[in-house]
Amino acid sequence: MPALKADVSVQAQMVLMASQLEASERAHSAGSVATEGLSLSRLLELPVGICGPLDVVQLKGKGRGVLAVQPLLPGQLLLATPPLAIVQACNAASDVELPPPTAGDLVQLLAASRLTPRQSQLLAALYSGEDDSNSGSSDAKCESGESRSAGGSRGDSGPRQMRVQQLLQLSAAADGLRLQWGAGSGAAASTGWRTAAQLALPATVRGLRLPDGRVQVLAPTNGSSLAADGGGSRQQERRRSVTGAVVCNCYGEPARDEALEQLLARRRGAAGGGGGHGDGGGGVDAGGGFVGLWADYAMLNHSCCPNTINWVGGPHDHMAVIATAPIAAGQEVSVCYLGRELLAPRSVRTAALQRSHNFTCACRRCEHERRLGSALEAALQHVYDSVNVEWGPRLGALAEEVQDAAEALRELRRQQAQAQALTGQGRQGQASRGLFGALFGAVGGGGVVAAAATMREPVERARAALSSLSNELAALDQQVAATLSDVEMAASQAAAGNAAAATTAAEAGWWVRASLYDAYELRASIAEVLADTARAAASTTASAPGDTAGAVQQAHAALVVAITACLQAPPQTVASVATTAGQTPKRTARLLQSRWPVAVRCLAMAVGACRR
Ligand SMILES: C[S@@+](CC[C@H](N)C(=O)[O-])C[C@H]1O[C@@H](n2cnc3c(N)ncnc32)[C@H](O)[C@@H]1O
Repeated sequence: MPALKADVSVQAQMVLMASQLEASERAHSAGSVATEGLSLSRLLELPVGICGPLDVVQLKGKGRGVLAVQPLLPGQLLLATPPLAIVQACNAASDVELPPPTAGDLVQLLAASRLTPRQSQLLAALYSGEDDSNSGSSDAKCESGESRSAGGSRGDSGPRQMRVQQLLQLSAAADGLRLQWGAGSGAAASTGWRTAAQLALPATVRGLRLPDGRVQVLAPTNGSSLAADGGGSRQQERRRSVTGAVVCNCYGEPARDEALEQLLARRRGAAGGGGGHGDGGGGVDAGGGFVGLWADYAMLNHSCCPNTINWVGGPHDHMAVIATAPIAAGQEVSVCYLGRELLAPRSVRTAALQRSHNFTCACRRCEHERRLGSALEAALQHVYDSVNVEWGPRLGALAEEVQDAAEALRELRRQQAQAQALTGQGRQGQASRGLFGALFGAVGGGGVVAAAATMREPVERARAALSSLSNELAALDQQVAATLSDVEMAASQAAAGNAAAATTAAEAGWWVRASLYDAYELRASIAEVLADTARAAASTTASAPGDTAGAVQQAHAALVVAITACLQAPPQTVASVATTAGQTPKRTARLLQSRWPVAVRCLAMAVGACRR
């Protein structure tokens, strides 16, 4: 298959071809929108797509893949396209947090929607897991592009080839389009972004996953639905390939990235653009999960040391892909399919990719880790397992205990202040409102006694657990340091005298460090929990003028006043006070029952003593 070269005559031809494409859907495309000089956040507000100087080709052992046509710099935007189809979660009506939408929800949406010929064509052109030209093998040259297969090989005909052609046309240059961001310097600055092209996009098939699990079609179009598409076996066949395409190519997040949304909104604000998230488009509510298909993004293969990052944002749910490393012309542009497991050692990543996409990655990082040898691989795996299988759950339980203790300390602080006020009121109340005022003051004081007692236990437990954990953490630290130094030594021996191998080893070394990230994060969260508890403890002692012991003494004193008053009062008065206490508003009653059991017991004793 011929690769697109970015010379001017080809560009002009391609622009012409692109402009002829899909005239019926042009209204929705970027054709009439000038994007020159727009910032990324403004661009994302438009229902247009942008594709940088990229090329879709066949790669040995991977099926299709995307290559850079020109050198790219870190920070450059490579792709920003709205989805072909997306299902968002509708959690609004439910208090319960619902699971994020799944690939199955997306299949449901596509089956229930009426697709235009263009949408069907794009869907059919996605890899559906049925073509063995995509099966990964250890000889696949993942990031070099040098293993691009010759034209006419398996997988180069039919709808997939059509798709490649289409992408080539759509990725063609639109001269004069200059995007503000990632201008870079040198060759890329003078040529790179002038070749970015606006894409003629199909409208998005949009759905909402309702709390009861059904998928509601939000943006149906006027084509034919799967259900209407022929009878029995043909329909079944189409559904099977749609399911395959969704499973192999969908991208989802369990929650909307709120920080990103805020950042984009701030940038929009700074640029003078009005309109929050969701304006004029179907952007999902911040916080809601989603799953979707982005046809151009779906051409990108995976690498465990990807040279891009990607995210979904803006009112039209653009998928943005940005370079994170210099990418040479002809080098493969890669993304990561793994999420958090990108930080795991090779065995975990391999198993995850087999499970989700049924291929074995042979990227530089995987190869480097494989060459480290089984002993070092096992050491990395051991650190990963001890953090994720053993330490993580233990820390989770411990953090809850310690946080309970911190919460109890804060509550105690609040009650100390309240008790002081109530005790004062109680003393006055005895004079002005008689027994009720005195009892109320006593209850307040008794609360502090109770809170002090309930708080002491979790604090003590947490303290003991933390001291045993700190010994074990020291052991883990040693293990991490020893593993890293062994890995680095093995890498430098392997790379000795070979500059290219040394660069790969240095890069892979960073990833090995990254694969210990969970261990560092665990340390950091322990430190956070400790600091939080220390802050709560400090504010408690500092805030109580008479400290905890003083407050407890005051409470006792108030209780004695109350009991004495009860003993001296006529039985009817005591009975009416008890009734009044029982009729206090719900919140007070709850407090009396749950938080202040000591005070309630004292009150009962006092009332009982009066009755005798
Ligand atoms: C989203 S598609 C990527 C584009 C795909 N190669 C195509 O031809 O349409 C995902 C599929 O590509 C293949 N693939 C992706 N990354 C790969 C890699 N690093 N090595 C081998 N195969 C890969 C797998 O078959 C995977 O299921």
